[in-house]
Amino acid sequence: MSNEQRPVWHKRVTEAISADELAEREALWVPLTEEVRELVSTAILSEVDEHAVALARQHIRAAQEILGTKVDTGSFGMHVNDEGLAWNWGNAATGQKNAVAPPLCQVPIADGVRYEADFGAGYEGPPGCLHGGWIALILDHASGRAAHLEGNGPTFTGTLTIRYLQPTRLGPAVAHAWVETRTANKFVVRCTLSTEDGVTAESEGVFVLARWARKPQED
Ligand SMILES: CCCCCCCC(=O)SCCNC(=O)CCNC(=O)[C@H](O)C(C)(C)COP(=O)(O)OP(=O)(O)OC[C@H]1O[C@@H](n2cnc3c(N)ncnc32)[C@H](O)[C@@H]1OP(=O)(O)O
Repeated sequence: MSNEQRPVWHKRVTEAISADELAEREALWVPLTEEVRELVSTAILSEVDEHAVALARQHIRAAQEILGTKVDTGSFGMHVNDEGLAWNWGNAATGQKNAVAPPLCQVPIADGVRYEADFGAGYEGPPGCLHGGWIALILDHASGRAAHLEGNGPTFTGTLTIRYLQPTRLGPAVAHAWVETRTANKFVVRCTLSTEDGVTAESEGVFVLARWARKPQED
């Protein structure tokens, strides 16, 4: 894919960094992401008094000032090195630097893609249950990932149809996505989300390898 083909919104940053250095950088930032995510959950559930809230806000502002002394602008985008590594750590579903992203953990399986997560207070919709918007994001991302692996390129959600079968209780959940059928540039992907109650939501989606990302012979 050439830069000329890439749309203007596709932020891409090339970095001179080795795989080992990247792993070190990941080990530096992931704990911060986890702590910020924990902070969100604690803030929701905390019942401390006004003095403790004021003190916590001071510390949070101080942390923000420290992190803000050197920042990029806009979004994280897609970073790449010349060894073919690519990392999009701002991604809203799985970005290593994105505490807003749910704590999805990809588990290798032979048939498609599996993500596991333990959803806490920050993901609540109906009382005690996972918000339907988060369910859509998880189904969308797992399906997109399954298409991406099979298509070996960036597949975009064209259409996603979801059936919410029963409330998804907060706690451990598993998403499983697999490609049902495919043509050269189009993938029909099915996905389920399950908890200890069984399958709580299922989806069928059409994922398309975008025209601008195809090799000439694939168009
Ligand atoms: C590893 C990371 C996983 C990430 C997963 C996350 C997925 C996301 O959230 S992506 C963000 C949400 N989606 C978007 O923003 C997509 C916006 N739409 C687009 O960019 C384009 O319309 C796009 C890419 C879907 C299709 O455009 P284009 O590449 O021009 O497709 P085009 O060549 O016309 O069509 C190719 C095939 O797809 C079909 N198709 C096109 N659009 C759609 C659609 N919306 N729904 C269903 N089928 C479609 C066409 O009918 C055609 O089928 P066939 O080959 O059988 O004739």
